[in-house]
Amino acid sequence: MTTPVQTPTRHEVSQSQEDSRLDDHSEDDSDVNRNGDVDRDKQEKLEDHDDHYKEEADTSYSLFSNPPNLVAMRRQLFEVKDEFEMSAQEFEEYFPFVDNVWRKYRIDQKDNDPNCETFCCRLRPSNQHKSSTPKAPAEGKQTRTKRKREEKTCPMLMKVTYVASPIKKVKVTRVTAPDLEHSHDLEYMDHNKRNTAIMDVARREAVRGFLPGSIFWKMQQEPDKMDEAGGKHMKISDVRNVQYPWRQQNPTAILKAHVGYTQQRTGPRQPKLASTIASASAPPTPNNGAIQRQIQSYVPFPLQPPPVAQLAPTPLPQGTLNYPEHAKEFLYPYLPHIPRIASQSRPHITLTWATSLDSRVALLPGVQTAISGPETKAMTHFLRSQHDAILIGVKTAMSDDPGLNCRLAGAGGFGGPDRAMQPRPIVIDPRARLHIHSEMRLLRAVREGKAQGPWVVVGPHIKLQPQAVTTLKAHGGEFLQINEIDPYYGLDWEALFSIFHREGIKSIMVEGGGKVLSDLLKPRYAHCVDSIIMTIAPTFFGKGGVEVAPDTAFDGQQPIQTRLANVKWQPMGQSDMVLCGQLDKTRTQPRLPGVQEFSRQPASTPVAPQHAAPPSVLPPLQQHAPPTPSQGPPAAQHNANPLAPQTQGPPPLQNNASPLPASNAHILPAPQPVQPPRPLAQINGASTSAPPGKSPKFRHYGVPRAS
Ligand SMILES: NC(=O)C1=CN([C@@H]2O[C@H](COP(=O)(O)OP(=O)(O)OC[C@H]3O[C@@H](n4cnc5c(N)ncnc54)[C@H](O)[C@@H]3O)[C@@H](O)[C@H]2O)C=CC1
Ligand SMILES: Nc1nc(O)c(N)c(N[C@@H]2O[C@H](COP(=O)(O)O)[C@@H](O)[C@H]2O)n1
Repeated sequence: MTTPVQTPTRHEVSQSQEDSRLDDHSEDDSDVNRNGDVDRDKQEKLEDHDDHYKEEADTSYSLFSNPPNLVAMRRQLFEVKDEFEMSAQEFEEYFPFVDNVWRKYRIDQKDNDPNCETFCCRLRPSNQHKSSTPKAPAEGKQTRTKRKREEKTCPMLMKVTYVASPIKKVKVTRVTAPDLEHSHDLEYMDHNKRNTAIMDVARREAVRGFLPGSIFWKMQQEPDKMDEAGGKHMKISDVRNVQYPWRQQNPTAILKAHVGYTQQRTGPRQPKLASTIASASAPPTPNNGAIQRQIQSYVPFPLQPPPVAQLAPTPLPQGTLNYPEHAKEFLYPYLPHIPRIASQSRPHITLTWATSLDSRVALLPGVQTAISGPETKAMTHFLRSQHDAILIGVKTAMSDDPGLNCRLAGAGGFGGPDRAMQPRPIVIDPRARLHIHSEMRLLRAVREGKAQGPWVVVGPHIKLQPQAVTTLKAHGGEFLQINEIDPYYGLDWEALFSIFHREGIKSIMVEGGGKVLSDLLKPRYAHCVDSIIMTIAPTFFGKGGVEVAPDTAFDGQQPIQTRLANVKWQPMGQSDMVLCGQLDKTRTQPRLPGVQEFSRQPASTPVAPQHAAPPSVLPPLQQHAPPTPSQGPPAAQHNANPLAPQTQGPPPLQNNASPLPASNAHILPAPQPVQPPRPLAQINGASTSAPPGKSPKFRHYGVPRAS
């Protein structure tokens, strides 16, 4: 029986995208006026309220142009229950949607009818002899590790006969017996292999320079169309693969995002650890680097540098750092943990910086200021090894010319294998002000094999210097053009983090500077932040310094504070204090609760803990008293006097002097005993040790208990 297929006219896709309007944004970068005063407010207004952020390219078009009755047609072409006819044009239109089911079946030359093509199910055991040597990968491609599929076989065959008539037609006939069915359903094939049509949808966007994550997200905006086209099981790695040849041919293209890309993922397609790891064998795209790092940070957690014996025998570069095992433990509760971040739809965010006592990160804008001592500097590099990316604002990049790599022994370029433990540097540069040149430390470190290529995030419609694009790309870096705009100010953090997450970055260490940190500490963004690890040095920089302080926010009439929970204080090195905490997302207090609640306590009642650690997340709080003024070192700025006497107080965590000589840099310092949890110090400086077994009398904010 022959059933003619009725196919209404195909929808037309409206694909329009405005060409980006390109503006020149050259400007004076100075933050200090002629009198040397810091005119920060004026400068902020100038740069953050520009209209060009608000221009967006139109990416509201549909990606799909599915032919009509696609679900029914796919089913019919899958089952081939009865013989049917369709125009040759229709067949050519629908067949790409089922070519993940059928492949051409070679038959003997003598039976070959030029008007007839036979197809067999892809699960039919091949009648061709298969070479036992695997095919060499195409030039420039990595060998792909194919997952072994569940063994299934299927005997189905179909025949397509071209019939010459006024309109060219095809007759589709089942070759196998009428009672023989596929041994599987259509979804099974969709799960195992993507059809050409759905891959073409991705390819069309890929060659327009969109980020793979953005393309995948945009496809998911029309889940019905995606599913009817057979794309239910599509993965972001499919999009990366389809873009790979184009990326090879267009090494300087700038990847961009669709408007709205930052919305939460729809559908059940959350990246799973297993699939992320599987996709690491895909061709090397910029995202793969992040995935490779992700695997590094997933598998051996807590991450241990390779044993000394495995390190390359060549001398380690000068400046190689060590951070001893015994000093890692107190940091673990604040670091990205595999099970937790694997199930999150956003990256783990750690804010980490070094500050003066007056909350300044630099003596003046544009002046790089060493605050951390050698031990806390080594800690920073250990933290870098634990994150997929390090993020800074463009002014930090401009003033510090940082390396933003991990210089611990065992990291790539420091005795370890290729770029191991090296995070991806990310610079937030909405107006592309950073001068990209091959001598900048970020790029020199890449050339020396000591860093990953940096990503520079620019706003929409920014004119990029072709030379900058070429140079960055040549170093494995990328410009990422992001559309999402925070109505108050500039690029939207939540949106950015969501984009990074989908590009494979599962943890980010935000290092600064003042503006970036202050911004993320605002109540409206603090929920994005997981941990804070800050180094406090006993020094004052004054009001002209670069400040970290969020704007005061109000809940109605009441000012609100951004408070930390699960806090630990750890003295380290000669005079630094490390403060670790987690953003307390459950509380916004109008007043300092410690002071208020203490004043309500009866004289003999110990102050109740402010923040009990959630039992499943953290070990019990461990608090360390800072050295008392009588015992501690002089409050000198770090490195001002390297010969200053050691503290007489409780020994803080010490690392070996740094930088280590190249010859012995890879030898870890002998572990020193970690200080046991100590009771707390009184604010007046007189140390009060609680007797063993008794709970401490005061909380860490140091309010003395009334006697
Ligand atoms: N002590 C420490 O640990 C650190 C100190 N620093 C110091 O901080 C200083 C630089 O800090 P700042 O001047 O505050 O600049 P910054 O490094 O925070 O960069 C600010 C710039 O980044 C861009 N930006 C950041 N967030 C944005 C958003 N949401 N939307 C749009 N644009 C955004 C803007 O162009 C803005 O002008 C340097 O002197 C550096 O040495 C930097 C990092 C760490
Ligand atoms: N931990 C820490 N302590 C200080 O005293 C600092 N000044 C900084 N600055 C940050 O580190 C970056 C420099 O990194 P490289 O050593 O060049 O890799 C600088 O740009 C700041 O982000 N950090």
